[in-house]
Amino acid sequence: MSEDKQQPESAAAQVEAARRHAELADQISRHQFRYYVLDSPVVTDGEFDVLLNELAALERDWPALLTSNSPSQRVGGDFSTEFGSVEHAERMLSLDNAFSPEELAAWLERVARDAGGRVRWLTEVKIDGLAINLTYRHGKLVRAATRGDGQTGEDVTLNVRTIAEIPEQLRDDGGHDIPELVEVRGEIFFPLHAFAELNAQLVAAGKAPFANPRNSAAGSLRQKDPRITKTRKLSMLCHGIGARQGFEIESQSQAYERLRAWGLPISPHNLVVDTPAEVLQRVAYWGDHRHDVIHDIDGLVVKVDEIATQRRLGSTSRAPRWAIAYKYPPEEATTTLRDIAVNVGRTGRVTPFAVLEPVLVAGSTVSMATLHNASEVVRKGVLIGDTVVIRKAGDVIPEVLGPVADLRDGSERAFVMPTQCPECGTELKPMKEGDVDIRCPNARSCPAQLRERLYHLAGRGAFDIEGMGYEAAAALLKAGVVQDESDIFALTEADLIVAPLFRTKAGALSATGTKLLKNLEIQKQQPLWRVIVALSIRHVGPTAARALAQHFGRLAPDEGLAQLRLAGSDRSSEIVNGPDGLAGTPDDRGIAEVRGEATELLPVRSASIAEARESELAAVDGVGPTIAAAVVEWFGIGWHRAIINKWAAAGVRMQDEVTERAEQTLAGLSVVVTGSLITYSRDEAKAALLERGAKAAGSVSNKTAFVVVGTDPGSKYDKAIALKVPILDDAGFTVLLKDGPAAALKLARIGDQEAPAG
Ligand SMILES: NC(=O)c1ccc[n+]([C@@H]2O[C@H](COP(=O)([O-])OP(=O)(O)OC[C@H]3O[C@@H](n4cnc5c(N)ncnc54)[C@H](O)[C@@H]3O)[C@@H](O)[C@H]2O)c1
Ligand SMILES: [Zn+2]
Repeated sequence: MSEDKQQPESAAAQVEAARRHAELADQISRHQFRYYVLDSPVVTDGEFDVLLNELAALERDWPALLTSNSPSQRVGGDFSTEFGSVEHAERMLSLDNAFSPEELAAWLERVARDAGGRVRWLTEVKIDGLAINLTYRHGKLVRAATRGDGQTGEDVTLNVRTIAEIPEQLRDDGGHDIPELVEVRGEIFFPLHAFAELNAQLVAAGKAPFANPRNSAAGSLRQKDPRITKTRKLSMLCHGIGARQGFEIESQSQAYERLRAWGLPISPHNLVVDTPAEVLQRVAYWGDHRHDVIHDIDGLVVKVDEIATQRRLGSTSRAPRWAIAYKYPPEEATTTLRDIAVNVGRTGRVTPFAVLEPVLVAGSTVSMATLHNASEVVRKGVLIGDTVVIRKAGDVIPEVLGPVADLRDGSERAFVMPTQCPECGTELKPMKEGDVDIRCPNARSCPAQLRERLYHLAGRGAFDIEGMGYEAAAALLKAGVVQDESDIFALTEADLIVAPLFRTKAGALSATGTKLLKNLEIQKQQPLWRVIVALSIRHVGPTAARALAQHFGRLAPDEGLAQLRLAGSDRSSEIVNGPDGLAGTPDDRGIAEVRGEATELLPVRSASIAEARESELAAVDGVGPTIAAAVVEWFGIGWHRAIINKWAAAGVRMQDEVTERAEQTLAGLSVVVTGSLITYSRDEAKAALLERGAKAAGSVSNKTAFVVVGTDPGSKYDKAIALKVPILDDAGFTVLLKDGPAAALKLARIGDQEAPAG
C-alpha cells in the first residue's frame, strides 16, 4: 500500500499529509455542525463529499492518520442541545458510498462472495432528507428521534406528531401482528413543489430562504415550536427497521410489506432483483429518472434483502456492510451571483437571468441561469453579490435554487427590474393587468423580438431555412433591409448585398448570400403547418399548428386578407355571413331535437384559419380556448395580416393539398366506439371519424352524439343506455360515415327501446 511513503525520506510528505488531514477534519466538522445542527450549510453536498473523499484518501495512504474519532469513522456530527437527547435502542448508521458503476459492481461481487451464496438485492431510491427513528410500543408512537451521532439523537416527538403520513397508532388489520416494540427508520423530506412555496413564504415574511429541499426539511422538523413544524408540508418514507420485539421477519422487503399494512408510508420505488446486472440497470434507470419523483433523490441504495445474511455481514462503526449508496453526480454547486440581467424574447417577454461566476456542475461550466421573471427573483430571495446554490439537472437549463444567506456581508443589493426595453427603449409593461411577466410592447420592430422571430421562423420546426441563424438575422436587421418578417421571402440580391455578411470584397453577392436566397426560394413550399409555426402566434407550437392545418387546410382566403375586417369579438358575427360561414345545418338541429337537448348549433368548418370563429378554433382537437384566443388576437393585428399577404404574394404556401380531404359531414360530433366492429378495426374507425371532422372520444357523456357498439362492449355501452345516447351497430356506423348523422339516427337505438326497424 503506502510502505514507501512512510520511509524517512518522505518525512516531509508525512508532515504535510498530517497537516492537510487536520485541516480537512476541522473543515468537515465545521460543515457538519452547520449541516446537522444549524440546517444551514454553506457548501453543497457534492462539495462536502469532495472534502470527505480527500480525507479518506489520505487515511488510505497514511493509515496512522486514521483514528476512531475521524469524521470518516463517525455517523453524522454533533447534535444540538435545544432538544432532549434520546438513546436509540439500536444504533443508527450511515451508508458507505459508491461513485461509479465499477465501484458498485466490485462491491456487489465482494458482498455476494462474503455472503457465501445467492444474494437477492433490494434496490431503493435514496431520499435526500433527514433520518428519523420512530419507536412504536404496542403499536403506539412513543418517540421520534433524529439520528444524531448514531447512538444518541434529538427528541423531536412533538414535531413528528404533526406529520400527517406518520401514524400515531399502527393499524392492526385483524391479526395479532402488532409487535411489542419496533423501531421504524425512515427519511423525512420536503416534497419539491412545497419547497418552492415555503421559500416564497419565508421571503415574504422577511426571513432567509432555505438553499435546498433537504435543508428545508431538516430546518422545518427541528423547530422549537411544533406549531411551526405543523405548517410545513413535511412527508416521510420508511427505509429500515431498528430494534424489535415480537416482529419476526426474513427479509427487509417482507418487513416493508408489514409496515405498509400497519399504515406506514413505504416508497413505491423499492424493487428486489436477483443479479448485479439488474442492480446496475436500476442505477441507470434512476439516473435518468431522478426528477420524476416528488422528492430529491441523491442516489440509489442497494441492500442485501435477507435479514440472516445482513446479520452475518454485520457493520462497521459507521455503516452496515450489507448496504451501499450509489451516489449520482452532484447537480448542485455554489457560486457567486455577479449580476442579474434581462433578456427580451420572441414574444417580447422580458426575463431576468443570473450572470454567474463560471462554475463546473454536472459536467459542464455554467455561467448563466434562468430566473423566469421579476417575482421569481423576489420569491427566491436572491441578491446580487450573493453566494447562490445553482442546479443543473440533465439537459434542463440551469436554475438558481436559492441564496446561501449566511455568507452575506452586507454588500449585496436587490435586483431592480428595468422599466425600459434594453434593446429598443420602449417602456415595458404587462400585456394584461395582473400578468406576472412584463413585455416590450414594441412587437413589430423591437430588434430583440424581431431577431428572435426571424431565428424562429428559419428554425427546424418552421421553414427550416439553412443559412439564416442568429448571425444572418442580426445582419439583415442591421442593414435595414427587413422591416419585419413580412419582407423575408421578397428579399432580392440587391437587398442582401447591403449587408456585409452577404457581400464579397468585390461587392458581389457572397456564397452565403447565394445560398440563403436559394434556400428561401425552396423552403417557401413547406407544408402549411410549418408556415403556421413560423408566424410566432402565442401558444401555437407544432402540435397546434398541425391540428389547425389538418382541420382547415388553408391559412387565409385566396383573395388575401386586405378586405377582411377582423376585429376581436366582432369577428364572429362578420364571419357568419362570410364566404361559406353557415352557422349550422338542418341535420345538426335534427340531432339536437331528437335528443331533446338545447344543444348549441354545431358549426361547419370555415374556409380558412383566418376566417374561423374563436369557438370554431377552440373546438378543433388539439387547439382549445387559449390557443383559439391567441389565433384570433393575432389575426386582429394589421401588420400581422400584412405578413400573410406579403408571404402569399412572394409564393409562400398558404394551403395544403386538399384532394385527400373527406367532406366534414361529422364536424364537431363526439363519437365513442366500444367493443370490436366487424367492418373496421378500432384504429380505422377512429381515422374515419377524424377524417370527417368528428372527435373520437374515450368516454361517454351527455355530450356524446353516438356510441358505436361492437361485440363485447364495455361499460361505455351501459352508460350510453343510461344517458340515452344514440347507439349504433356496425351497419349504423357505416351509414353514419356514408350518409351523415341524420341518416344514422334513424337506425340508432336510444335508451332501452329497441332500434327502429330500417
Ligand atoms: N453540505 C454540507 O455542508 C454537508 C455537511 C455534512 C453532510 N452533508 C451531506 O450529508 C450526507 C452525509 O450524510 P449521511 O451520513 O446521512 O450519509 P448519506 O446521506 O450519504 O447516507 C445515509 C443516509 O441515507 C438516508 N437514506 C435515504 N434513503 C435511504 C434508503 N432508501 N435506505 C437507507 N437509507 C436511506 C438515511 O437517512 C441514511 O442515514 C452527504 O450527502 C453529505 O454530502 C453535507
Ligand atoms: Zn424592445
